[in-house]
Amino acid sequence: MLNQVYRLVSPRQFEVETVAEEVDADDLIVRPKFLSICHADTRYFFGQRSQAALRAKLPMALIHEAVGEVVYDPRNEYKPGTLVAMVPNTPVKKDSIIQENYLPSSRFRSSGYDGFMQEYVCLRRDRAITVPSDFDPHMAAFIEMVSVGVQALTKLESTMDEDQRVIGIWGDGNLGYITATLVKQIFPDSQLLVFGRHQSKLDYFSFADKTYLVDDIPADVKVSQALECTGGQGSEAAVQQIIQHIQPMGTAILMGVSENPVGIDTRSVLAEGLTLRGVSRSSREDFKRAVDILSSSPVTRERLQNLVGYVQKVSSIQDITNFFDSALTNYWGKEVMEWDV
Ligand SMILES: NC(=O)C1=CN([C@@H]2O[C@H](COP(=O)(O)OP(=O)(O)OC[C@H]3O[C@@H](n4cnc5c(N)ncnc54)[C@H](OP(=O)(O)O)[C@@H]3O)[C@@H](O)[C@H]2O)C=CC1
Ligand SMILES: O=C(CO)[C@H](O)[C@H](O)COP(=O)(O)O
Ligand SMILES: [Zn+2]
Repeated sequence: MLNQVYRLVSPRQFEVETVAEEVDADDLIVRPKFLSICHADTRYFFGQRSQAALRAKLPMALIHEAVGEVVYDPRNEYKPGTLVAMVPNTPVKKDSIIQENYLPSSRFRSSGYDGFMQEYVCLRRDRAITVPSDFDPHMAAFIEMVSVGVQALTKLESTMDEDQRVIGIWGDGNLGYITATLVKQIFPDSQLLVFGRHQSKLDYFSFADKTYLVDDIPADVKVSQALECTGGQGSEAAVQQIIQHIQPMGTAILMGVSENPVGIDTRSVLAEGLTLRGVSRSSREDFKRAVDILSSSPVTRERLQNLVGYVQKVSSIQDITNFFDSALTNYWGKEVMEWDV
């Protein structure tokens, strides 16, 4: 099959390449429909990674948050037109200990492998998750980010001590908001505290028990467990505040991506017996749990609807470039492309 792949060849420069794809019985052919931008994509688009990283990764199709319609299934198990969420991580090896999203051999689309900005995606069939018909497709476009929140809270469940009284989230943006909605489902009896830098963003977290501006946290505020959802230069201050406000023997899940090393007050980590656990990407199981949680919780789907920030049809490379540029000034919510290229 000849396929048009829209690759970022250098910062802000997309080009279309014709690629010959081998399709076998284990694959599906999916037409991307709605694609959602992640900060990982904008770091490549704006050249906000080291020259070495850009040289290693580009050219590459961006986007790893997307839903699409099945157009061809060699096994006829999927009806044409079925909307599926596409799992960007493709494991090529199995490991009895290391999960698929941490296996170095796994292929993650839009990080060394072509992402979903393609005319058609040749998708291994175990990488497709059917989207229930009562899901809004614009919200469904970022199910991948919801699956990362599931991965984080699943790891918290398996790492934390018994203290479930107070869950703290640092980060008042997309990832913090998604993770906060999931905390209400996975830890329904816990108090949810959210710590952010913008009151106008914290106001969206109406379902949290309390929100705090990070420059105005009372010294006696304590959380049992914490999740860092900031990234960039904000991570260092967030981790430091988590260390200051977490109970001894608490667990902090680290999710924010920084291009530079982050300083950590290890003396306090030792003294308080803290656990820091890094979480990245997600697995098919996380996607399935994310869809199950959303299916059983209309209120969570409604909350996530608040994160659909900006939807725009794109029909040309210029439209795509303009869309990515607009992401720079988009203040709240996810940017979703209606893929018409
Ligand atoms: N681990 C994974 O697999 C994944 C990681 N990520 C990463 O997570 C990070 C967040 O992504 P996303 O939510 O989309 O980004 P957003 O920019 O939407 O949200 C981050 C928010 O955190 C705020 N912030 C910055 N510093 C602090 C602080 N010290 N305490 C509290 N809040 C702070 C930011 O404010 P301001 O803008 O003023 O700095 C911003 O409002 C990124 O690095 C992204 O790459 C995303 C998806 C998956
Ligand atoms: O956003 C993410 C997952 O949803 C990850 O942070 C992203 O995949 C990291 O990739 P890279 O190392 O290329 O920045
Ligand atoms: Zn991402």
